[in-house]
Amino acid sequence: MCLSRTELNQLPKIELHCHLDGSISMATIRVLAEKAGISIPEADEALRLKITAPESAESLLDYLAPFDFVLPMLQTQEALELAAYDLISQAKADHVRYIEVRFAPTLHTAGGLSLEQVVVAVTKGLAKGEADFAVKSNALLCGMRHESVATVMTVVDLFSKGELTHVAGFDLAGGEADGYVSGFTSVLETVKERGIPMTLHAGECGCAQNVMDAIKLGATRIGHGVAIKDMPDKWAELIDKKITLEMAPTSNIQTKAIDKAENYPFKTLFDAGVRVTINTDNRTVSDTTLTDEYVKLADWLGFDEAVFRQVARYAFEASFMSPQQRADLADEFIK
Ligand SMILES: O=c1[nH]cnc2c1ncn2[C@@H]1O[C@H](CO)[C@@H](O)[C@H]1O
Ligand SMILES: [Zn+2]
Repeated sequence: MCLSRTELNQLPKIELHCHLDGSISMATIRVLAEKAGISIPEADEALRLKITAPESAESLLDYLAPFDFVLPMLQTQEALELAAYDLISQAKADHVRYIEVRFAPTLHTAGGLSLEQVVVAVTKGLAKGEADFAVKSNALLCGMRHESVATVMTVVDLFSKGELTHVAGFDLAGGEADGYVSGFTSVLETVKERGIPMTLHAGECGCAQNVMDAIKLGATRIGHGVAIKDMPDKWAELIDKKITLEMAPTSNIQTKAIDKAENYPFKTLFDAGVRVTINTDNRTVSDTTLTDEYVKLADWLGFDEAVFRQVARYAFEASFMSPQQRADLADEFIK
């Protein structure tokens, strides 16, 4: 029997892939714009057009356009803390019990903040959110794929700063070129040597080889990874290595990583035994919630509760939680 929206909403969830800058509610964007002295459209409908992916998006790059609108509002510690807190309140509404919030520290230094100050502000907002909403979280730090290796290394070096807490893993984000991973070999080798957990965006541009390259250089999780549908001969390797795919149905269709719902490879991969998880990617840019993503998959694929519980277990196992966080949540996700 199909689960209702309410039942899907109530299921305990873990979200591994959610961008801070793509997930700020409209109400908070208004507050941040006011604080930054940036004028934005008064009508919600007009503002929505600026902060959501264009319906005409033909590619990942088109999808990323709204980030340019919101980033100027995220250049102070106060703004970053408010944004992180706002995101945790949204996670609460989805019955998310643990979330990994990712962002690129280098995109928040235009107002003079240091990379450390950026991270401190976000994790402060996450901690306040946990205190008020009982949603646990960690931050993931992204290097941007258009940045130089030296710049991305400055992000990797943040993991060695003892004073930062709740910083759980490293990612590479932004526009994706075929074969991009090899350009970051030296950085990724350092990430691996230092024992920093790694999830990399790969396979959003129809380039399945990027997924395999990312795994080879140490990623245990892949952001999206949907292009791997085209390489069924590699699925056994993913299963064997317990690689987890962070899939995001709405985003994957908006970026044209997948052409239409009927071709969404979630069920095929799940049935084959690949560890797939459900994520929003960007709540605001994709105009979605994690409950919406669950509803979509239930509608498209007829999944029952057992499937959603298994998927949440995969997310629990692949998460970059601390031992304490893992112990606190084990009963809810490992039955
Ligand atoms: O689906 C995605 N693929 C690749 N990059 C993305 C995606 N969503 C957001 N970002 C990029 O990650 C940065 C840090 O959060 C955002 O500014 C955006 O440029
Ligand atoms: Zn993403």
